[in-house]
Amino acid sequence: MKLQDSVIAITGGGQGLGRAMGEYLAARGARVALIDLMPETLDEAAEACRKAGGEARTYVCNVAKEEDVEKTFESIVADFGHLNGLINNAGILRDGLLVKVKDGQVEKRMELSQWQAVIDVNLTGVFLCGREAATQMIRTGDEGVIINIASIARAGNMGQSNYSAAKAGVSALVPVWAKELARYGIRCMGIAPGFIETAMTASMKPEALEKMTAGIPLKRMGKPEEIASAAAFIFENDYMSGRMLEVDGALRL
Ligand SMILES: NC(=O)C1=CN([C@@H]2O[C@H](COP(=O)(O)OP(=O)(O)OC[C@H]3O[C@@H](n4cnc5c(N)ncnc54)[C@H](O)[C@@H]3O)[C@@H](O)[C@H]2O)C=CC1
Ligand SMILES: CC(C)c1ccc(C(=O)O)c(O)c1O
Repeated sequence: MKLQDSVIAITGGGQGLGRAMGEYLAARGARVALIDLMPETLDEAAEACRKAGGEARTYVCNVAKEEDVEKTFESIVADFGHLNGLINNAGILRDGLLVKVKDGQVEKRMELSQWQAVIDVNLTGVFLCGREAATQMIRTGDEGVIINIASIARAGNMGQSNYSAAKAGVSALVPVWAKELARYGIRCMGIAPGFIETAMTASMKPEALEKMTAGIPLKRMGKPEEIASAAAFIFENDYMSGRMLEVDGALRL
């Protein structure tokens, strides 16, 4: 698929990796539909995409809400006339141990609400947006690509029962959708990033950062543009489907 003039929706497009992918793809001629909960960051991100050289529109939407998602994807197709790509990127963290022993007593540490919040956004949100994007791509007769952003934590990371389960889930959806949607000209791929430089990591103490990067074989965190270039590679390579790209500096948890 050529990026030039392709219409690509990006969830969580208001900041972080979503914004970086929007700017990268817009600079290469894509028309981006940025989806996020936060209207202020969405506006800034859209302006950055336009400065990078592409068209950008914004959609305030909670990806965990079916009605929001349906309306958003209908609006995207009404505004742009097509839909060629979706990056399922929106995600949240609510870390915690499963249980902990304190003063000889076992305590439940991960609340059901913590579990459910992450599953709702990181797994159900991906299902809802993937289903809606595929529906619109098939209706408009557009060939398309769906990319699910997972994480190295999909292999199982301590303190992340909720997050690891959701990321393993979105990774499992990749071959399912690749098989089911190939007949409609839709490919599906996943990207599993390792630690990537973000506003959150930029605010960490230097000692903590050093300790974290020491465990990464390439001895540094990834850059948001390195995830964006992986997404562009997937869009442009028409024989890639049903697989995960691991962009993690060779780290294994
Ligand atoms: N930053 C990192 O080192 C890594 C990030 N990832 C994944 O990459 C993705 C992006 O991560 P970051 O950019 O770091 O996160 P971030 O927190 O900077 O950005 C996430 C965006 O998603 C939006 N969002 C959250 N809940 C939403 C909802 N219900 N509906 C719509 N939008 C919602 C937020 O408003 C925010 O703009 C996530 O899926 C994350 O799990 C994976 C591995 C490493
Ligand atoms: C555990 C992995 C590498 C990780 C680290 C940090 C974030 C973040 O700040 O959002 C993630 O989403 C991760 O998956």
